[in-house]
Amino acid sequence: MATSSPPQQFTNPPDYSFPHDRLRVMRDPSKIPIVLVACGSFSPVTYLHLRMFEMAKDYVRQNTNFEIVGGYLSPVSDMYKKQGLLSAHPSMCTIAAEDISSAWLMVDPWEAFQSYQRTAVVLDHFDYELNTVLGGIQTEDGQRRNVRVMLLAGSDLISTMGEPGVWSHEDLEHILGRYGCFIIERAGTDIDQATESLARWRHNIHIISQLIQNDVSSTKVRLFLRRGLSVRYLLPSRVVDYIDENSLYLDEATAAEKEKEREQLASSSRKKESSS
Ligand SMILES: Nc1ncnc2c1ncn2[C@@H]1O[C@H](COP(=O)(O)OP(=O)(O)OP(=O)(O)O)[C@@H](O)[C@H]1O
Ligand SMILES: NC(=O)c1ccc[n+]([C@@H]2O[C@H](COP(=O)(O)O)[C@@H](O)[C@H]2O)c1
Repeated sequence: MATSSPPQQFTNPPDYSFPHDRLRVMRDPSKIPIVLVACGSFSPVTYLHLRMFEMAKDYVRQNTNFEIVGGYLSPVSDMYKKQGLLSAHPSMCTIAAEDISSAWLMVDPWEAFQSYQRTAVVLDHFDYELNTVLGGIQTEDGQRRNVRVMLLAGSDLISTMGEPGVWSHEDLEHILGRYGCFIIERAGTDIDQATESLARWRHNIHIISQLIQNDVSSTKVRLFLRRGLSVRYLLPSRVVDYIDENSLYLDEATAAEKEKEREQLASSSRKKESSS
């Protein structure tokens, strides 16, 4: 279980305040309160990014002794050099969270508005804000309890944890050993293969099957936008409007982006062929 003491001092971006208005009061004192944190580019944020939280909610209720008291999207910093991406993702994520009027989903801009921060450090930041600064979450009898931070990610992200040089062993120990994670199955990634090298943290890794297969990705949305195709109903309406109004994602793709699109489209058609 995560403790409340952070391993380092955190520097906040100017005018930053930690969003906590949608943190819920804990209802069942016999459970372990948790907060879910999804890290990513969210460029742009899709309904599947938001669905991850709902899938986790159902899984948690049916299979665990946890109680979710909040969820956060943490958009990565612009300094995370990923080809073809845009700045200002936090505003799109905030628009998305408002549009779906979720009672428990929030967007934390801490990561976005500063230099790149590793995911282990991002989880420490949440642990620090929730448990040290806020003093934990509120229970129905007016007490405060420490809350456990857990990573929420798709299986494609988790599969990178087995790739050499992407994550340090210390960070994996920190993320999976100390905090733990929920993994949403994603088309194109073999979940057994993705978690093979993470077996020592199996007790802290919860795998959530996608009962309705859906391989919407930000890469495909960007491709559609560049080709002038509609993306409505793949993203919250107000995010679609924001993209239209600001003429986003219309630039020609870089070579790396084109390669990624090609891979994703090939993987989707392989999947379609194997299921027919
Ligand atoms: N369709 C999906 N199913 C399951 N997980 C998803 C899905 N789309 C995104 N995710 C997860 O959401 C998190 C944030 O992802 P990210 O912002 O990289 O989105 P993405 O759609 O994978 O973007 P890109 O196509 O630009 O790589 C990651 O953990 C990713 O695995
Ligand atoms: N070592 C690390 O902490 C590490 C490595 C790879 C990706 N990530 C994070 O995963 C998220 C998604 O990254 P990609 O979009 O590259 O899959 C980002 O928030 C990124 O910061 C963290």
